[in-house]
Amino acid sequence: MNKPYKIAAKAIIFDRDHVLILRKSEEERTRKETHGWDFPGGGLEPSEPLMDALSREVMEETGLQVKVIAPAYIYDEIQEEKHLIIVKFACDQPWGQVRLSAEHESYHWVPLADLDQGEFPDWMKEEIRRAYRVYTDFRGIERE
Ligand SMILES: Nc1nc2c([nH]c(=O)n2[C@H]2C[C@H](O)[C@@H](COP(=O)(O)OP(=O)(O)OP(=O)(O)O)O2)c(=O)[nH]1
Repeated sequence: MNKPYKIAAKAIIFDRDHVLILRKSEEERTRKETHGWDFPGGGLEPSEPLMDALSREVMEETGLQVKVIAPAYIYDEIQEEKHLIIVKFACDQPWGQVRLSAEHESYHWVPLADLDQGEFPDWMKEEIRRAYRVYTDFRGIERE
C-alpha cells in the first residue's frame, strides 16, 4: 500500500546555552497520548518549500524569527497511516517577542546544564545534544 508522506520541519533554537522547548496545551495533550513537549515547527503546506515551512511555523507558534544554522537530525518513520519525515534544524539568534499559538501553553528556555534533570523524553534530549553540537561547531562556540 502506498502511504502518503507527511514532511515536517522543526526548529531546535539556541540562545547561547539555553534551548527553547514548548509545552503543548492541555487540549493538545488530552487529544492524544503524548509526553506534552515540543519543538516549534510543523508540516509543509502543498507546494511549500521546507525552509519556508520552517520559518512560517516558527513564527506562527512562537512569534520569533530565527537564523537557521543547519539540519541536525532527520526522523523518518513508516507509521500505520503515513510515512513521516521530520527534519530538525539547529537555529539561533531568536528575534522578537514570544507569542504562543493555541497549540502551546508555555515556553521554556532550558539551560543545557539542566537537560538531564528535565522530564523530556530521552530522544528529545538526544536531538538537542546533536543540534547543540551543530550550533557550537558552526558558530565556533566553546561547548558547555
Ligand atoms: N518516538 C520518537 N518520536 C520522535 C522522535 N523524533 C521525532 O521527531 N519524533 C516525533 C514523531 C512523533 O510525531 C512525535 C512523538 O511525540 P508526541 O508524543 O508528542 O506525538 P504527537 O503525535 O503529539 O506529535 P506531533 O503532533 O508533535 O507531531 O515526535 C524520536 O526520536 N522518537
